[in-house]
Amino acid sequence: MQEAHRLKVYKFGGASVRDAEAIRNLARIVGKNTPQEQLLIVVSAMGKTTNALEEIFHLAHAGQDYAAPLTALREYHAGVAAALLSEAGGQIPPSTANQSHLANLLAQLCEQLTTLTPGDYDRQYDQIVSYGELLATSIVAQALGAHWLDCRPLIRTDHTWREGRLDWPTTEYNIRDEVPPLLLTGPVVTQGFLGGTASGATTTLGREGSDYTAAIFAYCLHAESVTIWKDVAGLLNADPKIFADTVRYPEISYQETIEMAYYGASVIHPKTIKPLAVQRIPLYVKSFLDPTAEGTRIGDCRHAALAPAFIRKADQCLISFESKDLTFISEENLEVIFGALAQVRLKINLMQNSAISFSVCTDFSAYRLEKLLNHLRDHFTIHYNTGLELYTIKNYDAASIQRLTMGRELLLEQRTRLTFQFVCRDA
Ligand SMILES: Nc1ncnc2c1ncn2[C@@H]1O[C@H](COP(=O)(O)OP(=O)(O)O)[C@@H](O)[C@H]1O
Ligand SMILES: N[C@@H](CC(=O)OP(=O)(O)O)C(=O)O
Repeated sequence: MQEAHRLKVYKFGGASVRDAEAIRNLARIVGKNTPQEQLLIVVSAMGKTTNALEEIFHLAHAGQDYAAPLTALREYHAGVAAALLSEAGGQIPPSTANQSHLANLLAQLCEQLTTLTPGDYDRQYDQIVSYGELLATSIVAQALGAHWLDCRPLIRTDHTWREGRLDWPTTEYNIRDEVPPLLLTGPVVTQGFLGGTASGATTTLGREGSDYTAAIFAYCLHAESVTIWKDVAGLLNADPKIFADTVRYPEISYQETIEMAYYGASVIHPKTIKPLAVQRIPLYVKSFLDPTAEGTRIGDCRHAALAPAFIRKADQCLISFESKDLTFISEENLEVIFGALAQVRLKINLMQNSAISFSVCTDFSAYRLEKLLNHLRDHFTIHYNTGLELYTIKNYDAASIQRLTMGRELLLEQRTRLTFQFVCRDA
C-alpha cells in the first residue's frame, strides 16, 4: 500500500461552484498547486441544489408534480457544463465520456424519482438528494481534467439516514486502499456529504456535511492540511450576513472552533474538527474570492484572548416539561425526557432545570415535535414556543451582552465563565 505524502485536501462548497465562472475560478486556485503536492478535492452540490433536490423529493414523495423544478435543475447543470466546454478556449478538452457521465446521472435521477414509494421518507431522501454532489463533481472533474471518484463505496456509514454515522475502521481501510494510487495520477475530485452502507445504499452525513467529508479523507490519508474555500475572508467572530463589524481570527485553536461550530457558527460543520485535531492537521479557511489573502489557520495553537464571538441559531423551539402532580423534576423524569428526545432525534441546544419544570431549546421540526408530544404528554404537562432564536456569545464581556440583549425579551438565559446564551423571540 502506498502512503500519500504531501497531500492537501481542498473543499469547495456550493457558493464556490455555483456557475461556470465560479468553476473557472476554482480551476485557477487548483492550478496554483505545485506538481509535488497531491490534491484531493471535495466538492458540494452547486449553489442551492441541495435545497432544490429536497423540494423535488418532497413533491415526488407526496405524489405531486415535480416536473418544473426538475427541469430547472437539469437545465442548470447542463447549462453550466455546456458553458464550461464552449468557453474553455481549448483549455478544457470536451470529453464524450464525461458528457455522457453527466447525462447518465441526470437520467438516473429522473428514473429514481419515478420509483419512490410511500413511507420510508428518510432513506429515500438520501437516494435522491445525494445527486447534487454527484452532478457537481462530474462537472468539476470534467472542468479540471481530474479523476472522478465515487466516495460512496469508501465512506461507510450505518443506516442512520440523513445523518449517517461513520464506521471509521472500514472507511479508513477503504480510503487508504483505493485513493493513494489515484492521487499519483493527478488531482482527484470526490463528493462531500455522501456515504454508503454495507449493502450499497447511499447515505448523507447531515446538511452542510461536506466539510466533514474533507476531514474524513484528510484523517484517513494523513494529509498535510485541509483548506475549505468559502465566500468569506476566513473564520470571523460572527456571520457577516447577520452581524455588522465582524473581525477575522487569523489563528484560532481547534477547541475554540469546535465550540463555535457546536453553538451554530454555520461556516464549519461541527464534526469537521475532531478528526483533524486528533492528527494535528491544520484547517485553513480561505476566501475563494481572494485566494491569496491570509484567511484563518485553525490548529493546535495558543492565542491571546479572542474578540467575543456572536452566534445565532434561528428557528428554535423552547419546550418545557412539568410534572403533573407538582413533584420535583427528578433523575427518573429526566431519563424519560432524554430518552424520548433521542428517540425522535431532537437535539438539545440548551437546557435548564427548576424545581418542577425542565426546559429544552431545540431546532424546530413540526414532525419531530409532534412525535415527542405523543411520547410524553401522558407523563408531563408540556408547553412549547416556536419561532425563537438562540444567541450565544463566546468570550463575552459586559459590552457584548449589552449589544445583543438590548431591546429583547429573554425567555431563557444562561451563563458560564466564558459563554453567555439566551433564547428570545425571532426579530
Ligand atoms: N463565524 C463565521 N465566520 C465566517 N462566516 C460565517 C460565520 N458564521 C456563519 N458564517 C457564514 O458561513 C458562510 C459560508 O459557509 P457556507 O455557506 O456553509 O459555505 P459553503 O456552502 O460554500 O461551503 C458565510 O457566507 C457566512 O455567511
Ligand atoms: N450540499 C449539502 C452539503 C454541504 O456541505 O454543502 P455546502 O458545503 O455548500 O454547505 C448541503 O447543502 O447541505
